[in-house]
Amino acid sequence: MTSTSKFRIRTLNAISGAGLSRLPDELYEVGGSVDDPHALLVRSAKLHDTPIEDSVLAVARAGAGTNNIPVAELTERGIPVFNTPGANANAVKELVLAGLFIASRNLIPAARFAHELPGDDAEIAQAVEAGKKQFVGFELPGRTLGVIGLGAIGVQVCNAALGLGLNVVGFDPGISVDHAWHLSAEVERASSMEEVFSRADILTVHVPLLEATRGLVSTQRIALMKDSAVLLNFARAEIVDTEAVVSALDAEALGGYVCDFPSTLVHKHPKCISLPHLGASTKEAERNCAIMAADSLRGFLEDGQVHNSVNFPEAVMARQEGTHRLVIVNRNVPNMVGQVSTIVAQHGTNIANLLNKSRGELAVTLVDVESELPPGVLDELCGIDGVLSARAV
Ligand SMILES: NC(=O)C1=CN([C@@H]2O[C@H](COP(=O)(O)OP(=O)(O)OC[C@H]3O[C@@H](n4cnc5c(N)ncnc54)[C@H](O)[C@@H]3O)[C@@H](O)[C@H]2O)C=CC1
Ligand SMILES: O=C(O)C(=O)COP(=O)(O)O
Repeated sequence: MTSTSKFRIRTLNAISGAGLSRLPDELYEVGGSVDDPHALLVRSAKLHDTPIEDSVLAVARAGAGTNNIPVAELTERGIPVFNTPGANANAVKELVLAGLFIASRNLIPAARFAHELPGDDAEIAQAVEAGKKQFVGFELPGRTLGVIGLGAIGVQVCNAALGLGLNVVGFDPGISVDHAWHLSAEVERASSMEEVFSRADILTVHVPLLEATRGLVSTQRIALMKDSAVLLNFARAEIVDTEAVVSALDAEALGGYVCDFPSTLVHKHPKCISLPHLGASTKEAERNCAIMAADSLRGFLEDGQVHNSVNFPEAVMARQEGTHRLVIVNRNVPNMVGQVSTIVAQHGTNIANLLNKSRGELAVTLVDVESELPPGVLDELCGIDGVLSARAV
């Protein structure tokens, strides 16, 4: 980028200033009304129905879930989507623990009762004694917490719950080595999802919203749960069949539902508590997510580096003084590197360093050359069948 042409980033949600300050004014124009953006930076803004301009090179989600982003369509267009793994996991874990206590001690109706007590202090004291028995709760030690999804959040919830004296049984057929490493050995790994549903006194879900997880908490699985069990959902509304939950609550076949997603079905139900999607709303998480997302965008826009992408391969190559970098996004088909190197060689320069990484149908090729190439070379590279984009950075 020259001093007159900056990278333009359009923000579609309020992004923590700590992250925005990673995008220096001399290189970046950032804001909600930026035209022809090179990148979009969002939290939960839904992008499915928003046209994404051809100028967009990358999309970053300052957060974990990318179900608000049309990832498949962007992959097809050769546009990377970044998220911020683990950056808000502690914030969500803390709210899940709050959810446990809210449910086990009936805290929301109890606080509402206390708040609405009429009369003077003596009358209030009397009403407290008369009324508090309706809020008798239960203690956590010795009870079983079931955790579906042992990723960044699930692992932290498991480990914290052990500290509260809960027995913890978890299920995740795809747990990563990194997360497994952090999971306490005291967490029992169930052999099936159904086992977790039937054993849990409290069940919490921490999976992404995918076609495979939509409605994961279904009528059939709720039927396996204890009548007194409490369900916690701080993942996504659509992972739970809310109508099935409400039916089970009404039939006294489920004890309670605490979630982070208000809806007409849950927000008036006496056995449901919903919070306004607060899982990641701490100063610390907002900061962590914004910094990671901004850094990923910088890395890709300025150097073609790919770090923390949900659809692109990890591609990180240090830059060497005096070299010029080409960033090529291509379909993962044979002989791409051969064709790219031939074009570069035809322009009489040597390749100083080259990285080619693939993931699924896509690949990223970073080529550092010893002398600057004429602009026309990018058109030649784009002309290779299977190349989706080529730029010099
Ligand atoms: N309420 C809020 O504000 C927040 C909600 N979230 C939600 O929580 C989700 C999880 O977040 P992280 O733990 O950071 O993600 P993560 O990617 O670290 O972990 C997700 C885990 O779910 C597992 N999984 C996927 N499908 C599964 C299945 N069918 N059964 C069992 N396990 C399955 C994966 O193997 C992975 O280990 C996010 O995708 C997002 O939807 C995340 C952050 C904040
Ligand atoms: O990180 C996630 O997946 C979240 O759900 C957080 O959403 P938010 O950034 O608070 O709108």
